Amino acid sequence: MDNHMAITPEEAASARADADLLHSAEEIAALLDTMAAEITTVLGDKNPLVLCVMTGGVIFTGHLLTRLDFPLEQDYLHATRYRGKTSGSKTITWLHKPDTPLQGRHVLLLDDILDEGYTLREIAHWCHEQDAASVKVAVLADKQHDRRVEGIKRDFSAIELVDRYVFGFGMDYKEYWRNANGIYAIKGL
Ligand SMILES: O=P(O)(O)OC[C@H]1O[C@H](OP(=O)(O)OP(=O)(O)O)[C@H](O)[C@@H]1O
Ligand SMILES: Nc1nc2[nH]cnc2c(=O)[nH]1
Repeated sequence: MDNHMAITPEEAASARADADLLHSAEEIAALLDTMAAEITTVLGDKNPLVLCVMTGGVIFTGHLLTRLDFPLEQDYLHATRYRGKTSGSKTITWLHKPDTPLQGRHVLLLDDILDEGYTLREIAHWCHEQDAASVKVAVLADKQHDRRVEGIKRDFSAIELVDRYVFGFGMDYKEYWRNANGIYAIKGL
C-alpha cells in the first residue's frame, strides 16, 4: 500500500508560509557546537561507528560531523515508520542496514527527532543484537510529551521541542521542506 499522502508544491509552499519558526539556523548551529563538545568528551577516544538514520537524520548528521574532530567511521541505515504521514505505525520498515559490522564497536546513532521513540528503540535494539560494544543516541530534537515508549532514551540532544508536528533541518512535511534551514511547526499541528 502506498502510504505517501502527496501534496502539490503549491500546498507545500503555503504550509511553509503559514508555519511558525521555532528554532533558527543560528540557534541550531550554537546548540550543535555544544553537543559536539559533549560527544567528543564521551566518544573522542573510542573510534566510534557513527550511523545516520536516513532520511531525516541526514542534515543533522552533516552539520554535526563537521564538528567532530577525532577519528570515527561513518555508515548509514534507512528505517522509517511515518512514511510521509504526520502519524506513524508502531513498527518500523527497514529499507537498508549498515554494511559495516557492528560487533565490538561503539555505535553512535544520529537522528533528527525522538518523538514517541518506536524508531530509535527498534534500531538501538538491533544494534545490540549485532553485538555492538555500546550504543549511544544523539538527536537534534527531543519532543516533550508523555507518549514516549519504555526502553529508549537519548544520550545527547540539542533541542527540547514543544509537542507540535515540526519540519525542517531534515524533517519533512509530507516529504517536503527537509531543506528548510531551521525548525518550523505546521500551523494547527
Ligand atoms: O520517535 P518516533 O515517534 O518513532 O519518530 C521519530 C522518527 O520519525 C521520523 O522518521 P520517519 O519515519 O518519518 O522517516 P524519515 O526519516 O524518512 O522522515 C524521524 O526521522 C525519526 O526517525
Ligand atoms: N517531520 C517530522 N517527523 C516526525 N517524526 C516524529 N515526529 C515528527 C515530527 O514532528 N516531524
